[in-house]
Amino acid sequence: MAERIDGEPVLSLSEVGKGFHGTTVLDGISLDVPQGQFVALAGPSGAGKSTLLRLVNGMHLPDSGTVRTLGENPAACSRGRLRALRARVGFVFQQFGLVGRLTALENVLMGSLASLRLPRYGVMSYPRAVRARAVEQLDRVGLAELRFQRCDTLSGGQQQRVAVARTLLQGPELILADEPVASLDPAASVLVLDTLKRISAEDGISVVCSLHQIELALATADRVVALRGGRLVLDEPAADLTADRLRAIYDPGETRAGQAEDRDGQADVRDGQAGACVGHAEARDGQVEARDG
Ligand SMILES: Nc1ncnc2c1ncn2[C@@H]1O[C@H](COP(=O)(O)OP(=O)(O)OP(=O)(O)O)[C@@H](O)[C@H]1O
Repeated sequence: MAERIDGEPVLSLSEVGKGFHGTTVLDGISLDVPQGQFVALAGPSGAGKSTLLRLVNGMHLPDSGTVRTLGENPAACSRGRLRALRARVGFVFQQFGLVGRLTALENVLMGSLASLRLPRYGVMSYPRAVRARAVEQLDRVGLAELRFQRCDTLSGGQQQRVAVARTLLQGPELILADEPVASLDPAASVLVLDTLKRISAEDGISVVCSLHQIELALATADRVVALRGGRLVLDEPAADLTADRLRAIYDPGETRAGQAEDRDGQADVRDGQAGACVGHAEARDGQVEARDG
């Protein structure tokens, strides 16, 4: 297992391109994420946000350019190494990915399965130390008291926090969150994002989180990266951005202007990005995501 060398970004994309069935979805994306940074990934529907997140943990492989995640190039990993890499990368989904008929604690315990290897049935089949850590993670997301409650009886916001606790039990060095609050009400959205942000700060875990809610992105993230039409069009500290500027990314008029710019060969905002190596990876598309839960 390759280790990240000191100071190396947790995540580094260099001139990454990806398409499906002849249609370009991501084009020339370069992005470095240092340890502990909370990055909001914004952009209109279809801009390529989910595709980018999937490239990071090797669910998709780039057609051009290089992805380095925690010091590894997913495209160059054997199956075993890719599995090991994915164990170091937590993934939080919009739809939680929990087993509804199981309790919160049982769902969190599933976050340890990659390291335990053997299948487990019921809470008591997990080692005592793992059970203690699972309760600890539930406590961190404010749900220790509900640990014996079935997940399908929890609110959406509570379920998403269970999903975060499950990811934490995995001991991730990087968390990818794909629209984690898209199906939650505003209050629950704030609570989930605040929880993720606090844990990112406490544990020094980088988070890359796709979000449509402009105000939430600005309030939560250290940095906002926006995609439009598969291009990286904005990359700035959240503190330097206004809601209006970010909202403009979603404006169809802006999209047309952006496309015109692109045709002129003028790359948009790509500050602070590394551009070292360019590699090539075979496509291994169509890989499903639920494995990482
Ligand atoms: N496995 C796939 N096969 C074919 N096309 C795909 C595949 N995955 C994504 N796409 C296409 O790539 C484009 C970008 O999709 P993606 O899900 O990355 O966008 P997004 O920015 O996350 O959108 P949303 O905000 O709606 O989730 C879309 O046109 C989508 O249909």
